[in-house]
Amino acid sequence: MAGAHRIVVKIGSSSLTSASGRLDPARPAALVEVLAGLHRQGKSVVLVSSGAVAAGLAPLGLTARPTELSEQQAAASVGQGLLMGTYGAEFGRYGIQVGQVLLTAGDITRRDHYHNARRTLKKLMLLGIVPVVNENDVVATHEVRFGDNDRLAALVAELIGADLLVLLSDVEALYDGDPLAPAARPIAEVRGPADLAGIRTGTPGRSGVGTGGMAAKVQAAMTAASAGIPVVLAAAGQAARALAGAGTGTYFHAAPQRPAEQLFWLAHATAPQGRIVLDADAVREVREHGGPVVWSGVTAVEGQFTAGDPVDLADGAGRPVARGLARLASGDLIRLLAGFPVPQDGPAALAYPEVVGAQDVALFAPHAYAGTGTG
Ligand SMILES: Nc1ncnc2c1ncn2[C@@H]1O[C@H](COP(=O)(O)OP(=O)(O)O)[C@@H](O)[C@H]1O
Ligand SMILES: N[C@@H](CCC(=O)OP(=O)(O)O)C(=O)O
Repeated sequence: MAGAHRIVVKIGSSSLTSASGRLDPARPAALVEVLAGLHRQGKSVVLVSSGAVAAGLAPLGLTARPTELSEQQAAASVGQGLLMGTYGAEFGRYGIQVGQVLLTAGDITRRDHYHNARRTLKKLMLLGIVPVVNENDVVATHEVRFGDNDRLAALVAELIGADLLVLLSDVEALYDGDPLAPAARPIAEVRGPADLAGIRTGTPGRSGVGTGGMAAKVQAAMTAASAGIPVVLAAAGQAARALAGAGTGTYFHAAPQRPAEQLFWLAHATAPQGRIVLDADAVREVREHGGPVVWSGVTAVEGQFTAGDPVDLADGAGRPVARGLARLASGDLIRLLAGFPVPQDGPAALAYPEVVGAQDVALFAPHAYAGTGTG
């Protein structure tokens, strides 16, 4: 860990707020002191910070995180500015500039935008500026959003080729159950999905301002680890120790090999536009050889997608096995399956038996983690 050079640090709302749920300026200040130390050592740091909604509560006269979307957006609009003001001032004390990077889900799920975001982040790092990333909550809706900043942090870590992801929260580590239960035990290391068997992860903690909960953190940690990036999950107050590799928190070992970037993006960053259901032989072909999927192995087509869209490849029970890029639009595929003749002037791909090419298939891990809501 001490040898990591490109580091993504994510801090949750619960670690930036006081007991009343309001932004507590002392907390970002403490984190910035640690990150400035890394910057001084010549390391590149990207900060993914939640807290926009929490920071907007007091100015809007709210006492708790609003449930209505437009109110959340209004709070985020006010709070994000305050948050950046705080980070700008705190990093400024160490002579470090910050750059605000607000991302929407489409900036990651669309391939061209993905490259665009990468270019900007890399340029900022090259200039010695610390990018401060958050979801663009002002325009994010329930349907179109990352879901939580833990996932966003894992995607950003892959995007910039990080060699360490640190997830900071208000809890010291991943526990095998509700951390407040007397019998709960911290987990020091996770080497793979088997180490997560039986672990119970609940929804957000008692702060009332977090959104994803521990399940989101574990999912994000496994996503980053599968991309070859080690992850430390620790308490925000232990950030310095966690970054120094002092053995605090939970360490998620990275997969030995980084998957091809395009396949990681496909599996973790895209949103499926539909589903292609496969027969048993086709499922085996995908699982054992990674495809291709030929149209004779397709039993059903669900949703509406166009050629080039990401789709889930499912088995007969509807379980997603992999994600792939469809070569045909759903309408053309349905016509092909119904035995209609291939139109002479139709897309060239119609004459081709592959529905998804082998180079466009990203397999899902059988089980990411055994998280179940405990509240
Ligand atoms: N198995 C578990 N191990 C650790 N924390 C857990 C677990 N299950 C639920 N939690 C809760 O998850 C909370 C952290 O999630 P959240 O409130 O979303 O934090 P953040 O704002 O940092 O993203 C902790 O405060 C803890 O109460
Ligand atoms: N983007 C939102 C936070 C979303 C989120 O994931 O929050 P958290 O669970 O505290 O990391 C905000 O800035 O308020």
